[in-house]
Amino acid sequence: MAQANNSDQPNSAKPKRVISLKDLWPFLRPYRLQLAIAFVLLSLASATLLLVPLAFRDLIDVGFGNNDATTPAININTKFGVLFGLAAFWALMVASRFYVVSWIGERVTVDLRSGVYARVLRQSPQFFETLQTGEVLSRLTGDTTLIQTVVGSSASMGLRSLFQFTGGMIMLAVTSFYLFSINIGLMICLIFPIILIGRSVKKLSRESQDRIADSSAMAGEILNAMPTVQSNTQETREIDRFTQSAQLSFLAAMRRTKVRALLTAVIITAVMGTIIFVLWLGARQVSEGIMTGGELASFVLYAAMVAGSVSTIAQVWGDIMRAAGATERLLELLHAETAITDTPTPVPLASVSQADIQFTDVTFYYPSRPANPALNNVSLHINAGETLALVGPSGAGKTTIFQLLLRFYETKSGSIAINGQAINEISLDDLRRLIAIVPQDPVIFSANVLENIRYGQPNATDEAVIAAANAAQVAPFIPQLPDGYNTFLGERGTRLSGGQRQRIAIARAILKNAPILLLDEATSALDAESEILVQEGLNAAMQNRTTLIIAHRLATVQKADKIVVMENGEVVETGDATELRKKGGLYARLAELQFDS
Ligand SMILES: Nc1ncnc2c1ncn2[C@@H]1O[C@H](COP(=O)(O)OP(=O)(O)OP(=O)(O)O)[C@@H](O)[C@H]1O
Repeated sequence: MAQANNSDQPNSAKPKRVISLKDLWPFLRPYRLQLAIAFVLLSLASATLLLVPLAFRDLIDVGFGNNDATTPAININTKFGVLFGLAAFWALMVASRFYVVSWIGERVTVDLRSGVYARVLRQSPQFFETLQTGEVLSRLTGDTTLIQTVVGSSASMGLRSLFQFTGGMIMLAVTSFYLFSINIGLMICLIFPIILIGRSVKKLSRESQDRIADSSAMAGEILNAMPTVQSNTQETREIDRFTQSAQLSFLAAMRRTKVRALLTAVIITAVMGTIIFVLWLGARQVSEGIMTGGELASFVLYAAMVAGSVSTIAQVWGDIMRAAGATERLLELLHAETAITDTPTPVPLASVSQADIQFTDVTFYYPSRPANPALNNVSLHINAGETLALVGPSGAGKTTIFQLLLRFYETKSGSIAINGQAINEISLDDLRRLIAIVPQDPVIFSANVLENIRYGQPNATDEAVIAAANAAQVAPFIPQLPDGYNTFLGERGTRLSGGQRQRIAIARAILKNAPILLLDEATSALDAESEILVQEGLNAAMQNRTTLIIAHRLATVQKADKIVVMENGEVVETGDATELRKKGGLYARLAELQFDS
């Protein structure tokens, strides 16, 4: 049950692509103008800040250093006035940059989320067999938030520090080249350990995000299965499992934090050591009269600025490495190739009002079961407007027929054609528009009744929706709902009975008005009245449509124009109910066992 390595599965077959933050560029590109504005604001703010130590130097050397009582007070006032002006301008630049950069961060995150979501929604079912929904959600929220931090703040902090660092270095060189040379020598020694430790932060960060995603995936699965968990009294075990998984993510986060803590310690010690050492040299120079006090003061301010910027850069580097880990995980989703692709030259359908379906020698293996065919040389034909019932024991391959017709999977050999047109030559959208489906356990969305019925036809008028609801026998239970058709049905339609959910699904299929209807009859017993209502709904849905039914009820089977009996992925008998009964084969046995009881 443990999903520890789940996150590695989608890509496990492919060699790992080297992904870096530059893959984010396509998401930043549309905002080049905003980036340029942020850059200008950043440059202005940094340049202003670099002027401050100069103002201090003058204050000390000309203002305080000069004890001449004749120094006009106005001069000092002006200098302080200028200093305040600089500070105010700096504040304005910093605030504007903060605004613009945060805007870019938020925008890019939203785009990234939508991009990944759009990609995920187009994946074939095979993709979701290996990647849990909780995992996808964790990537969509957690990882994008990390990237937002980097794009929306760290990157600009880093860039500002880089500016400060460069400007500060130049000013240091100008102020005292001797002290500067010593400073730079020491700095170079610092860069390498920072880069090395930063790399391991990236690796550990990915690991930590993976563990968080594992917990989300587990919680997602369990929250979706609460009735099963509670009826089996497994709450304690599930809580333990989650706690263990959360503990693993804690440990992974701590491994990352340890390395970052080490990084911080290395940087602070090195930077402070450098400052103190250079200060010591400077102090000696002042006492020897080589430097003025003001020069040393401005040198110290520049050195502090450079040191501060180095420590920010180190911190930002850690963030960037974390975000690179997150980007990697997101881009895996963004670059995920779907197993089912649209043909580049789709053929338009000859007729979309009726459909004749032909399966010819179809053999198919589920990707996760390459050894056993789920369908073996299956051929079947349904004339336009006819009803074909699929009958057979559990695991015979009935649902697989539906999956292949909807092109959720690709056949291994043989062909499936609608109106003589192979389905892989039609566009996926065209194909799926031809098919309405009523599944065994229909999905009800957290919306009202009208919206739920309208799901496949979002533009349908209320009148059309209500007409479909009438035909599908939804109307009789509407008065029982508090707000009639506007009643909110709750997450996964938990506020409806099984029979009511089915009738909504039937109404949805009727409204879609597709020429093909796929019907997976519910095996669960409905009470007699519901059964009759559902059946009436189905009869309405089947009218003038080519219908394929996975049949579990005698009434349905008997009404079918043709029955195909399947076993172990093969068609074993074909005929109508009377013929097959007479034959005394699998159908006759199943009919005796299932339908007559
Ligand atoms: N996604 C999947 N991956 C791998 N194997 C699958 C998958 N779905 C179904 N199978 C296998 O394929 C075979 C046919 O399954 P299918 O769902 O078509 O049977 P069925 O006739 O519809 O059964 P039931 O009446 O119980 O729904 C079964 O052995 C099943 O275990």
